[in-house]
Amino acid sequence: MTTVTSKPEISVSGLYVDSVHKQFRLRDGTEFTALKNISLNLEDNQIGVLLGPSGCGKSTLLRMIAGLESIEEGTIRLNGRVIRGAGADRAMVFQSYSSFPWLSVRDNVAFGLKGRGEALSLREGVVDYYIDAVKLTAFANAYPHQLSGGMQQRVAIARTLASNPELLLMDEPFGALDPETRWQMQALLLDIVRKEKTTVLMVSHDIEEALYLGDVIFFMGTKPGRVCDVIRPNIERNGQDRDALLELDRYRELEREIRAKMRSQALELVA
Ligand SMILES: Nc1ncnc2c1ncn2[C@@H]1O[C@H](COP(=O)(O)OP(=O)(O)OP(=O)(O)O)[C@@H](O)[C@H]1O
Repeated sequence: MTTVTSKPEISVSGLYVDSVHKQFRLRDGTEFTALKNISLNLEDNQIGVLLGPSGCGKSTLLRMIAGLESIEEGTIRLNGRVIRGAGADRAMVFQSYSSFPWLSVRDNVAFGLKGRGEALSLREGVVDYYIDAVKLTAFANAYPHQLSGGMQQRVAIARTLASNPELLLMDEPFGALDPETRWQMQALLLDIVRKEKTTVLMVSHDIEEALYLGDVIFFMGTKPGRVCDVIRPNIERNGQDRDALLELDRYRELEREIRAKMRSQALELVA
């Protein structure tokens, strides 16, 4: 593990968060510091995980990167450009399945492309490709209410990937799924992201998910929200059976370390 003592080097490609602070004004007029001096760098084609206890500011940071929350202090750059509000270069997948209920799977996935005015033939090819990637070809004409939670989340992932974002942001995308479906979805995401060479930043408070998916884990602490550690698991996942992966010494050692950090953060919260 690397204790964060200095800012990461600026790289032109990828995501670069530099000295970001976030304060909220509460109802009684007092200011609450949700994020303090956040600096991090996520390289292209990597999966980054924001991991930390409840309330440490994971979703707030993700929303700032998405442009859904204002940035008053600090700078966020994506591939060299300063982020100022929402943009087509970023797409977000939420925990709740955010498909359009009145559109079929096919039309949901096509939605992002229509907005960009792609030619029809090209659009159809892209839509079919992503429906296939999330293994929903047999359900292309079904409507969201006819699908399970996991399938609906696959629609949301296909729709965001089809819009070809430079950065895919995911806020606990599998949090509402049962463990078995969650594992399947994680494996599917890993597979798609490797093939598509997508850059992903996701929020999780699940250590196993972070270690399974993350090329880099930004471990966050509370009071105020900050990045405490940058962890690069360096676990060889290619072709690894999941259960075998969980038995690796490296995996178990990291899991133990992170669990201890989680516990000490939880103690600070109640102190
Ligand atoms: N609009 C807001 N106004 C005031 N406080 C807010 C606002 N949004 C978030 N907060 C506070 O900022 C802190 C960080 O919230 P955030 O949702 O980002 O945490 P989190 O790490 O994602 O938590 P969880 O894992 O429980 O979802 C919390 O204390 C929360 O109450």
